[in-house]
Amino acid sequence: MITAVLGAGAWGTTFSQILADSGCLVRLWGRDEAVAEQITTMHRNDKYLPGIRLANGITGTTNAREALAGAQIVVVAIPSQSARTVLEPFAPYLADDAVAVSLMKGVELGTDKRMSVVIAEALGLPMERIAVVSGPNLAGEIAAHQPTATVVSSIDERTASLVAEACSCDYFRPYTNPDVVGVELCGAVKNVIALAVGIAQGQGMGYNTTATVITRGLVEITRLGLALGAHAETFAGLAGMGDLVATCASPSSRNHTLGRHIGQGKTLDQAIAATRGTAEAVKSSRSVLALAQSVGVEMPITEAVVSVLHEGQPVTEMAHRLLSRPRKTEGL
Ligand SMILES: NC(=O)c1ccc[n+]([C@@H]2O[C@H](COP(=O)([O-])OP(=O)(O)OC[C@H]3O[C@@H](n4cnc5c(N)ncnc54)[C@H](O)[C@@H]3O)[C@@H](O)[C@H]2O)c1
Ligand SMILES: O=P(O)(O)OC[C@H](O)CO
Repeated sequence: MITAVLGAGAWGTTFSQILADSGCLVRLWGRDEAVAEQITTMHRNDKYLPGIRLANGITGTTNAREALAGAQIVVVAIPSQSARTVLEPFAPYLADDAVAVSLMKGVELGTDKRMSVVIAEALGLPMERIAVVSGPNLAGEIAAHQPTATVVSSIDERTASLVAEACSCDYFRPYTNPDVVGVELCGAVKNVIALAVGIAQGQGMGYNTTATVITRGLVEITRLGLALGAHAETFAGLAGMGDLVATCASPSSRNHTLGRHIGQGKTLDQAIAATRGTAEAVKSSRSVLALAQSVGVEMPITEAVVSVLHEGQPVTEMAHRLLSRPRKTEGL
């Protein structure tokens, strides 16, 4: 099967490797000519995936028409806030039967829309031809062929099955799930929670604090998801608890890393500069909070992250802010 991956960063390149190892031909589109040429001629992407030899079935390109020609699956791995602008010019080149797949874990600022909705609008596709892939999927570990599972979600079972078959190999196991809203929200909000865990750890706090933030973070994700129509079971699954644990535990998570820098006293600009790659929660924390407020859902950890990153609240006040709230019963 011919596939296209848009975005030649860490995850786009790693997912291309998964597709190639699952038997697909892959055209990997990026905006950087040198990266595309290195992918095609040397089978490497030193900028985003140093030390990894890429499969011969992956070709790099900077040409949109060339990337999409005959591609039955078009995968999008661009930072969420750029997705709409980057994707719109691709629409005329999409094959008639193509399906699009979001690998992105964010919520669009300004519209508060999930990435599957942004893709549908930008490419002019019905939701039946959109899937989302999300789970405990740190690119570096998968590029090293460490086994992991994921969730492929679409409202159309045929789309989910097509995508799951295309990305199924001996180190990557996809499960399908029709709950697109839940799967996508889990991916976007866990980044905010991982950033909060990073802040706590950067301040020298230990496992009790980490476990508290993860557990109450899962409550926030679940509360928002249920208010927006997600299924309760999704939150205990790979896209929910699975990805939350991976991202909060791993020092290689960019969201976690950025939070640690903030906890250690860096400014936001210094923390962004010290973190390699895209930390989606920097911007999505604000859109997630706006989305929660639009449906009347309380998200105190997310609120505290927004307040520290974007409203000038000293990071040293974060714990007091969260613990001084009125006591309540534990449930949702
Ligand atoms: N890295 C991971 O482990 C991982 C895993 C799962 C999901 N994701 C998600 O995948 C998405 C992409 O993450 P990543 O890790 O590949 O990011 P990255 O920072 O490694 O790479 C981003 C890529 O997008 C490109 N890009 C940025 N702005 C662009 C623009 N305006 N036009 C064209 N290209 C642009 C960059 O050049 C780069 O190639 C994010 O939403 C992230 O949350 C990442
Ligand atoms: O590096 P992060 O923080 O973007 O996390 C990567 C993946 O989303 C983990 O599943």
